[in-house]
Parts: sequence; C-alpha cells; structure tokens
Amino acid sequence: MELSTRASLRDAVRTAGESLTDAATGTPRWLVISAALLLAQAVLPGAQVVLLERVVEMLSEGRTSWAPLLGLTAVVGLMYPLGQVALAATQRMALRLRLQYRTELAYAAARLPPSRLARPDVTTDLEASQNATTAMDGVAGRTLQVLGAAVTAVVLCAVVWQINPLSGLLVAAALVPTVLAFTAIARMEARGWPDVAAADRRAAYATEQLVQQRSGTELAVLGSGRKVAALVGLRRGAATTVLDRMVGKAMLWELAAALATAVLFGAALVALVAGGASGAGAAAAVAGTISGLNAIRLCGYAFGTIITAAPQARIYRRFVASVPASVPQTVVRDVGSVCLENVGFSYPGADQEALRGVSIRAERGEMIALVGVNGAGKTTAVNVLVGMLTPSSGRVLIDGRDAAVLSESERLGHFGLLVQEFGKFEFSLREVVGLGAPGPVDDDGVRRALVSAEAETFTRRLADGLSSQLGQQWGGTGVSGGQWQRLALARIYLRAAGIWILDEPTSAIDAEAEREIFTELRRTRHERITIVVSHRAWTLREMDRIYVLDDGVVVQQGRYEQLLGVRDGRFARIFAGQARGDD
Ligand SMILES: Nc1ncnc2c1ncn2[C@@H]1O[C@H](COP(=O)(O)OP(=O)(O)OP(=O)(O)O)[C@@H](O)[C@H]1O
Repeated sequence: MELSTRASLRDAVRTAGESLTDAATGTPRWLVISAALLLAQAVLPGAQVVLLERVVEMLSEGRTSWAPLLGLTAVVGLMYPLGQVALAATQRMALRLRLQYRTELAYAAARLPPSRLARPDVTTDLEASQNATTAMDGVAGRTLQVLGAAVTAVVLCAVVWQINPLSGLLVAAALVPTVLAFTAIARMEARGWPDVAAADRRAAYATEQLVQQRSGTELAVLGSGRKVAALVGLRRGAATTVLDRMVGKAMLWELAAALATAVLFGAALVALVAGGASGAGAAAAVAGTISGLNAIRLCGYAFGTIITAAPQARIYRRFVASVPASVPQTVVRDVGSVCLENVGFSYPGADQEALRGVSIRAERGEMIALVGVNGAGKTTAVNVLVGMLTPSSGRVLIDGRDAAVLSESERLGHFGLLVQEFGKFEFSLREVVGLGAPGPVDDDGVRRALVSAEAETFTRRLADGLSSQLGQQWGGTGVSGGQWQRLALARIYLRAAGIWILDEPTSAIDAEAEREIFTELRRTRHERITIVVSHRAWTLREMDRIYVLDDGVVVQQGRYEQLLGVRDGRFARIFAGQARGDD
C-alpha cells in the first residue's frame, strides 16, 4: 500500500477514535442511542436472510407457522424507519459535538496572549480550526455507521456462509470496491477543498462589503456596487469550476465501484447456484444481500468523510492543545512606579532600530505624555512597556522589578490600555463596558465608568438602559465614532488598573467633551500612573513630564512650558503652531 494512503488511513482511524471519545464525554446519551439504533439496523439484513429462508422452506413444505412470517414482516418494516431514526440520532449527536468544538475553540482563542495574536500563522491556524469544526462534528456518527456496516458485512457473511461459504466470502468482498472508491474520492476532495474554500472566502469577503452598513453605503454612494458584485460572481465561478471537476471525478469512481460490486455480487449468485443451494437458501441470500449492500454502500461514504475530516481535525487539535491553559487575569490596582530603562528594539527585517536607548519613567499620581511625529516610536514604546514586544536591550521595571519575570497575563493585569484601534463591540451597553474587567462587574460600577468617560449623556437616552443593544445591524442604537471612543474609555475606568496608557484617547471626540475628559483624568490621577500619547498641544499643558521621541530616540523631556521655551527644540517645532492657536 502506498505510504501516504497508509498514513491517511492511520489518521482516519485516530480521528475516529478521538471523535468517539469526545462524544462519550460531551454527549454520552446521544452516542449510546445512535450506537444502539445503528447496531439494530446493522443486524437486519442478516436476520432477513435467516427468516426468509425459513418462510420459503415453510411454504414449499406446505406448513404454516406465524413466527417467521411475523419476524420477516417486522424486519422488512423496520429497515427503513430504523435507518431514518438512526440518522436523526447521529445528527443530534453532531449538533452537540459542533457546539462543543466551537465553544472549546472560542475559549482557546480567548486564551491567546496578544503576542501570539499578532502572528499571522496563528490567525491562519485559528481560521482553519474554525472551518474544521464543520467537518469534525459528523465524524463520531460516521464512525458508528462504518462500524454498523462492518457488523452488517460480518453477519451477512456468516449467514450466507451457512448456505454457501464461497458466496458468503464474495458478499463480504463486495464491501471493498465501495470503500476503496470513497477513500479515493475523499483524498481527491481533500486536495480540492482548499482551493474551493479560498475562492469562497474571497467571495464571502466581497459580499460582506456589499452588505455591511458602512462599506455598503459607501459603495452605493459611489455607484460602484456592481463592480464588487462582479468580483463575487468571479470568485464563486472559480469555486464552482473546481467543485464541478471534483464531482465529475467522483462520478467515475462511484461508477467503477458499482461495476466491481455488481461483478462480485454476480459471482456470489453463481457460487450459490453452482454450489447447489436450495431454492429457499438462494432466494434468502439474494434478498438479504441486496438490502445489505445498500447499508454497506453508505459505509464507503462515511469512511470517505472521516478520511477528509482527519487532516482538518489534526489542525484543530494541534491548535487547541498549543494554547496555554487559562490563567485568570488579576487586575493590579496598586502600582508605585514604571520605567523603560535604556530600551532598544528592532522589528524583524528592519534595517534600523525602532527604539534606541529609550528611558522613560512615571510614578503613581503622575501624568506623563509621549509625543513625536508619525513613526517616531511611540506605539513601539507602549508595546514594549506592556510586554507585547520584547526589548532587544534594556529592561522594563514595574515597582523596581524586572517585568520580564512576570507571565504575560500577570503583566497585562497591571495595565489599562486604550489603543487607537479600540474595539467597537456591538453587544449590550452593560457588556460593552463590562469587558473592561476580566471578572463580574456590577451595574453601579458600569454607570460610574460611563459618567467618568463623558458617555453618560448619550447612554442615558437609550430606551433599555444598560441592556440596550448597540449597533444598527442588530436592530440596536447607532453609535458615532466619538461615542464608541468614550465607551472604550469607560472600559478603562471600570478596569481601574494601576497603569493607564491612553493612545490618543480623544482623537474622535469633540473639543468640549475632550476638555471634560481631561479634567476628569486629572482629577482622578492620584489613584494611578497615567501615560498619554497625544498630538494635541493643549492636552499636554498639565502633564508632569513630556517625552519627545524622534526616530526612536528620546530627544527632549520636561514640562510643556519648559519644552516650548527651547526655541529650536523638536517639541517647539512640532507644537509651536498649535500652541499659538491655543493661546
Ligand atoms: N510591525 C512592524 N514591523 C516593522 N516595522 C514597524 C512595525 N510597526 C512599526 N514599525 C516601524 O517602527 C517605527 C516606529 O513606529 P511606531 O508605530 O512606534 O510609530 P508611532 O510614533 O507610534 O507613529 P504614529 O504616530 O503614526 O502612531 C516606524 O518607522 C514604523 O514604520
């Protein structure tokens, strides 16, 4: 046997075993019901042969006995409904397994630390694992079907063997072409599906642009929605071509298998006749084998599905196992000091360091600012501080202790980080603000955070209070860019960590609310360390210290007036115009 075929068979067997284990732990009731129904269904063709032989013998001998007649009626009557009920039971098991896998994956994704989330290979694995759940949910049911078909084949083989041993063997052998054909089809599909999925993903992305409120409106205003619709047609067309080819090849394999099965079946009949079987035996064997072959045919399909699912299941299980166990984050409220000490950092492949010898310090109660033109290194400094980037030289100290000794989760617990690309989570207002803290939050805490973030005025008008759904696509309230930013700031208030890092916290907010937000930040500053990244001169006036970054280096530091006083200094050159405007 070819090595890769052997490997994929081994993988399929392992995947089947793992899926049955998942079903046994996650949905034992439906596993037992499905197994019992499929087992009952599996023995029916064998029972049919035995009972039919008795009935024909009885009739030819002119006797009348109700037992075999009733038995045969029950067997024939049960065959179809039992199959349907067994199918429904395996579907219910599949639904529960899908829920189990998707929930497990969501929790695994939630445990990913920011440093891993930033890696493209992790995002790809996460997406592949998400797709895998659809293929994996049916594996346990398919495994039961394969086992049921094996039982059918063994029982049929045994009862036909009683009539004619060679026929019995040939009936069992009739299973082989179907299994081989479907294995080949599954392997071919496994190769073709990535192309179909890639084209489908692109088509889905283009469709989303047409459907989503913001992008859809922009396209409608531009009158260019048809161009995007054409892209959808193109991508779906590409997927259909690949699918079409796959279905064509599958038809050929199925046809070949059907022919081989017919030949083996014919040979079984010849063996019966040549072996001098009685009329009753021959009739019973033929009828039973026909019903049995139908059941066995399904086995090929089921087996093929398991083979297709196996590589995807491997990706899923590898990904879930690779995510570290959950360590509940604890928010650290009391931090005395934080500093970057002579920090250097280079992005992979960059020809120049993004940070060079950067030293920044801040103490409890202080408000400091990082300023500089685009690309100066402010975001890089922030990411080194919170631990998303590891410095190539120097260190980060929190309360005098090297932060490198902390786990990523412990370290993140010290910070409340408001980034420029803050989340616009379209959940209920309570949930949107409650996401600020890892644990449970009470409504009073949510309301206080809304007040501090100047978000109370617009949220007070919402009909359902804290339960109001945000986001028009869910039938909820539309929220403006500035309002979203206030909600993001409310999360930071609710979190109340020891170190706040606010990257342009009021970039989308009007001037009046901005002043109120900064007044509140100053009022509450004593409880924490506040680090602000800002391009607005007036927000810098009351900072305890401003660090001016230029090309990855701290070129100036001091208070606002002091820095502005250095006429040809970097700060004065960036902010002099704005400062005059303020005055
Ligand atoms: N992921 C990255 N890979 C490579 N280089 C990067 C990456 N992120 C940032 N840089 C580079 O590092 C330098 C500092 O970027 P950084 O984002 O820290 O600047 P910034 O001061 O925050 O700018 P802005 O005001 O535009 O937000 C820039 O030259 C930028 O091009």
